[in-house]
Amino acid sequence: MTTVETKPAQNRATVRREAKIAIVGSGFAGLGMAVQLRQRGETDFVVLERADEVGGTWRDNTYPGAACDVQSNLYSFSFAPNPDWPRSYSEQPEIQAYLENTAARYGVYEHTVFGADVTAARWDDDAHQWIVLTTAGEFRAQVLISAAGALADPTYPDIEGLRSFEGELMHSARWDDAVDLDGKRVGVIGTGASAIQVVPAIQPQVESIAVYQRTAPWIVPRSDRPVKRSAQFLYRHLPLFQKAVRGLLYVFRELLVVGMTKRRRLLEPVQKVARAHLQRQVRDPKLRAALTPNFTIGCKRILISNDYYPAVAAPNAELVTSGIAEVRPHSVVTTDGVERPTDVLVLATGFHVTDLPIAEKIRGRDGRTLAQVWEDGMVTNRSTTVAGFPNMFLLVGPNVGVGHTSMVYMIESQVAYVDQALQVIDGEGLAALETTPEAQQAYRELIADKSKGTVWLAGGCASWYLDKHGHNSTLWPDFTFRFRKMLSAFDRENYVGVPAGRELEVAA
Ligand SMILES: Cc1cc2nc3c(=O)[nH]c(=O)nc-3n(C[C@H](O)[C@H](O)[C@H](O)COP(=O)(O)OP(=O)(O)OC[C@H]3O[C@@H](n4cnc5c(N)ncnc54)[C@H](O)[C@@H]3O)c2cc1C
Repeated sequence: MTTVETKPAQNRATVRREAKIAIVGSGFAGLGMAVQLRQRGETDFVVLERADEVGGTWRDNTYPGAACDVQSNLYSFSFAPNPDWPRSYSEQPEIQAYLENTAARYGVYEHTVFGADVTAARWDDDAHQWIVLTTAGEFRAQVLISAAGALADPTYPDIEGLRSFEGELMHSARWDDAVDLDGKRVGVIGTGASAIQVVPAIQPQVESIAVYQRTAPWIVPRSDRPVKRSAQFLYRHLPLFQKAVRGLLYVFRELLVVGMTKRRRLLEPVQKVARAHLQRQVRDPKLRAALTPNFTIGCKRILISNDYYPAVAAPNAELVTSGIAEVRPHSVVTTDGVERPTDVLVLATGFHVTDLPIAEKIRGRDGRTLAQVWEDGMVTNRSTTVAGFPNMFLLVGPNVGVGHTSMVYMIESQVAYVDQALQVIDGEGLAALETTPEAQQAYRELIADKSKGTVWLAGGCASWYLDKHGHNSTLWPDFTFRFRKMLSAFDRENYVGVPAGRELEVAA
């Protein structure tokens, strides 16, 4: 049996190249899954991570100002509360440290192979195994769990001349600390969640900053503050207190769902708060008008910031609303003919969300990739399994996204579901377990039904929540507790199991 060494010296170990379970990715989802397996006593698994550290989103997004926009007490694992969060909304370094700490504490490092970029995964129907090709060699596993992230691969805009730019060019999710911004003329393309964090963080340092805006986002105040020592003391000594705070935050954030999915008029007070925030922070009526969104709040992700508007209104900043016509070696030219000399260009242009790169790499029973199967839209059973892809599970797959509350809640719901499925495979001695097309169709209808009338479809915006057909294939369109409830008991009736030594008989 061949083996491969895991990396960090403190947990050096050897991982078998043939394991029962292969997990792709070590962000919140991959880590959560690995910890669940360890806690159940399952150690026959490997985590394949293309980078050289765990953390996913929080390892990769190191741009100045990067922080979570859901309070840390909620945006953390339920099994690993952290009494030491320094602020209510922690910054990237603290979240990354928390994830590394969790990986070390729960023994995940010794299962993780870094530098293992999964380039292809193919189901071998004879051996009932996944053959996983990576840049660190081949792995085989009975079960493949993809935790490759929905916001893991940056998108680069298709702008004429972008490649000819001779200044410093970087995506916000691939920040280069070596780039000196002092006294530079900077352009930031995009005004989404990352842009509104990075713009105020760098604006005081640069000579000038041009923010290229296609659509203005709705922004509400951010109630961020340092966590008092007394609160940290209570969290440390009374874990139930921290749990109660977490519960309250959860309930408060869930209430937003009512407005987004059922009673859009309930979003009006939120929109009023956002409008008042803009009015308070931006005096210039022309700039204010340019910063006012033209869609209902909630249609796109609601952003939180206290310093974005002041940064854009600063004397060295300019909000550019004309489209970008082309990028030249040392400037950006807009459709109104204005050319702005630029030393550094920051692309805060988001991620491949509805066209997940991992979907192009995983091939099912009939040799087609997930991307090919999903040509007409991403379909799954309960956001987690796909007909034709035996023993494969997707964490943070289609319709798991939540714009208003913590993704970790959704991840933990899915992890518990997948773990039940794994126990069914073991308990029934199955070689393979595969969901049915009927279950998938029923789930598709459920999502379509729940999405009807939601602000994401009816709010008058074009958001990355919707796929190229205009379908909601990213967000869970209901209360998150209903998602958890749906996944709390494994729906064995929606699966076909193949006893070891037999062929799978499933309708195509
Ligand atoms: C800047 C930013 C801020 C955010 N803030 C919040 C927030 O406040 N609250 C919230 O709920 N959510 C937030 N999110 C969403 C966030 O992505 C999720 O909360 C969560 O971190 C996702 O975890 P994940 O494990 O699913 O994916 P990721 O964290 O993206 O991890 C995926 C991992 O898979 C690896 N990988 C991908 N492809 C391969 C491959 N082919 N082979 C091997 N490894 C691979 C990646 O390297 C990565 O380590 C934010 C996202 C961003 C980008």
